[in-house]
Amino acid sequence: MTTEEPAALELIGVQQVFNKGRVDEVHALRGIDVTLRRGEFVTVVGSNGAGKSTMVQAVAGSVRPTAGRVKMHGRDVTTWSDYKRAGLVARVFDDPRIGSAPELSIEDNLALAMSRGSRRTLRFAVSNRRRATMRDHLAQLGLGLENRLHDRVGMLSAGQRQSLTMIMAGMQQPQVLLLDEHLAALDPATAAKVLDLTSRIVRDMGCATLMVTHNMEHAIALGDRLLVMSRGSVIADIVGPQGMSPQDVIDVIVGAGGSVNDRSLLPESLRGEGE
Ligand SMILES: Nc1ncnc2c1ncn2[C@@H]1O[C@H](COP(=O)(O)OP(=O)(O)OP(=O)(O)O)[C@@H](O)[C@H]1O
Repeated sequence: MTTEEPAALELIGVQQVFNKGRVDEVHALRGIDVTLRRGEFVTVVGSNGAGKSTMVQAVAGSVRPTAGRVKMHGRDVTTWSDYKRAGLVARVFDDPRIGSAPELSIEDNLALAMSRGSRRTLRFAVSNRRRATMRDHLAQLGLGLENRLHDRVGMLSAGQRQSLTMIMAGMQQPQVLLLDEHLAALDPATAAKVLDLTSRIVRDMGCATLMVTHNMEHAIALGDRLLVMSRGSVIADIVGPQGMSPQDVIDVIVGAGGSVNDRSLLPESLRGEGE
C-alpha cells in the first residue's frame, strides 16, 4: 500500500464574513474548497471584490476564517497566527515597499529571510558562507545588487526592491508561496523581469504557489491551474490553461455564471462592456 503525500495546501469550506450582523456585512468567501499539491503553481483571477486577497490572507493567517479549515501538508493551521505560519508561508505583496525593511541593508534583509520561521537573528549574517550564498542569489537578478550588500534597501527602486523580496521569499524555503498582485506596481519591462524571476524561483523551490493577478495573460501563461473567483466563490478551476486565449477564459467565466467587472481582465476589444 502506498501512502499518499498530503496536499501542500488545503482550503476546506473556508468562509469569511466581515462586519457580521452589521448593515455593512460582507460575505467575502462563501465556502472555498481548494487543494494545491507540492510544486503546483496556481494563478487566481477574478473581478474586483471577488475575494482573492481575502483568500490569500486566510492562507497567510492574517485573517481567521469565520468557518472552514486551512491545512498545510496535512497539518491544521486554521488557528495559527500569521507569525506562527511564517516558517511555512512566504508572501509577496503588491506594494514593493512591503516585504523588506527599508532601514536595513540588503544583507540584513536577506539574513532575516534566511532565518524566517526559526529564531529571528542577524547573528549569522556576517558568515562568509552565507554572504557568498546571498551574492549568488542576487547575481541571478542581473541588477548588480550583489555588489551593494551594505546599501540600505530604502535606496532601491521599486523593481529592484520587488526583485529582492522575491529572492527573500525563495530563501525562506516556504511550503506555500503567496503572490498577491506582486507585479501590479511595476512598469511593464520591470514586471516582465520580476515575472521571469518568479517563475524560476517557484520552479527551483518546488513549493505550492498561489498567484493573484489582474493580468489574464500572466495567469494563463504561468498557471498549472487557473482559478476564477467571483463573489466569494471559485467558479472555475481550469487545469493547464496554456493555449487558451483571454477570451476563452472569459467565456468560461460567463458560462459559469460569473461576470467580468474588472476591465483589465478583458481583451482590449471588449473593454467598456463590463458590468
Ligand atoms: N477587512 C475588511 N473589512 C470589511 N470588508 C472587507 C475587508 N477586507 C475585504 N473586504 C471586502 O470583502 C470583499 C472581498 O475583498 P477582496 O479584497 O478579497 O477582493 P479582491 O478579489 O482581492 O478584490 P480586488 O481585485 O479589488 O483587490 C470586498 O467586498 C471587500 O470590500
